Amino acid sequence: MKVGNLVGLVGWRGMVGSVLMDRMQAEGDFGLIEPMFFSTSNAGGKAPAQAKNETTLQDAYNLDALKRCDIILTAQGGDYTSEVYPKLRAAGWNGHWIDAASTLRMNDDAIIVLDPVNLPVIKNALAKGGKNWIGGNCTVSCMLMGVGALYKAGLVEWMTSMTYQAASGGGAQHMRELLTQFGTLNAEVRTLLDDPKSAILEIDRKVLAKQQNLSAAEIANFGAPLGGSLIPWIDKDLGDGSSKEEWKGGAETNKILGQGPGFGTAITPVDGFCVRVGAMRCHSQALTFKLKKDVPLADIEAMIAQDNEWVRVVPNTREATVKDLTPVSVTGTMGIPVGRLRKLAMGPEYLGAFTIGDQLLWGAAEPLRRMLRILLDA
Ligand SMILES: NC(=O)C1=CN([C@@H]2O[C@H](COP(=O)(O)OP(=O)(O)OC[C@H]3O[C@@H](n4cnc5c(N)ncnc54)[C@H](OP(=O)(O)O)[C@@H]3O)[C@@H](O)[C@H]2O)C=CC1
Ligand SMILES: N[C@@H](CC(=O)OP(=O)(O)O)C(=O)O
Repeated sequence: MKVGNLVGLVGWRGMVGSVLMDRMQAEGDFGLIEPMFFSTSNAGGKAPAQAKNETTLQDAYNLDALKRCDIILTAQGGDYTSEVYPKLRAAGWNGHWIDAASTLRMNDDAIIVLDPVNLPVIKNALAKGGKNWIGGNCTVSCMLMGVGALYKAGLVEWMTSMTYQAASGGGAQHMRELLTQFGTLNAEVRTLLDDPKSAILEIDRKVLAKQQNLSAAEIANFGAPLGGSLIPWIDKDLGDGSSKEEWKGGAETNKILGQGPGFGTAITPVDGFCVRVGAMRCHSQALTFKLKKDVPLADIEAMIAQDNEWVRVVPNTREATVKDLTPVSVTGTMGIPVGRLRKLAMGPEYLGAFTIGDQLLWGAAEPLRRMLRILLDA
């Protein structure tokens, strides 16, 4: 049955929501829908310029208003989903729920959407009446956009992922905190930096003293200094030595690919360490694969390069790497570079790779926007 086009937008002015709105605007999505804008803080206010007939902001907690929507697209966050989603379904709403938050991701009736990688999984669920479409963890989505080809070809025996995750993964306040820390550290040694004859160890000592004595307010979001440092733990402590972000790597990768016990197949082990670094909004990952067989590097490069229109193989040279395989070169783009591809010293089945993605684009907003289009085209 054709899906209606009254689309409720919740969380549209947040960081993920703003990137989503920009992408929807750029791709002409608003021409296909009747948007209804919701707010948790300003019901009755003026809806943004993309509004058509519904020019007033609706209360995002008003079930009757939400129930009018054929599709609800939310980037408001997990607390909102936990509060509203069960009540809405209990009230009999049978529309499509598209969500950036992780809350519903692992539910049996939810599909993690990343259509360039798992369109068959999405189509299959849609045909069976699926109604819950959840964006994947940013690190997982960016990784699969880069090296999904190797999984699709059934080549991966296992994979480890060592991540270098940007401040934006924590939200806007985390980005501000990182920049404030950089500013504080710079200010601490500015006069010494201005003097080319000053001793670098003196600068280093002063920076370290400042880092170790940042006030509670200066580390309120990360809980530790990040500027000039790193934090090798992201998300909750699962109590078994791993972080929740690390757990998502394996659980979500397999679910996106439609494999594991729920699908009657074996899982592919995926594990590693997730590390917060002082990048702004690109997540980077160093990957190690154990392949099921020795595949020539040129074939692997061709497979990856042909997988989708956004991935591109960066030649494994110093010059190309420092130019095209950095968060600074990728931020704000839809491109997913994969570089440093080489066979590792452990043997011909061991492949190394490094990949980067903008965690607000492919890592958050874009899979949701594309799912909206899939529903509208269904
Ligand atoms: N940050 C990330 O990297 C990722 C986040 N997500 C998911 O998306 C959710 C939203 O994340 P994110 O966009 O970072 O959250 P934000 O904090 O930027 O926005 C969330 C909501 O906060 C309200 N808000 C309050 N003050 C402001 C302000 N000054 N500017 C803008 N909005 C404000 C808005 O709601 P209102 O208009 O109703 O007041 C907004 O929709 C997360 O909780 C997570 O579940 C998913 C993947 C990645
Ligand atoms: N946890 C990610 C961001 C995020 O929102 O992840 P998730 O959508 O899985 O909660 C990070 O901090 O980089």
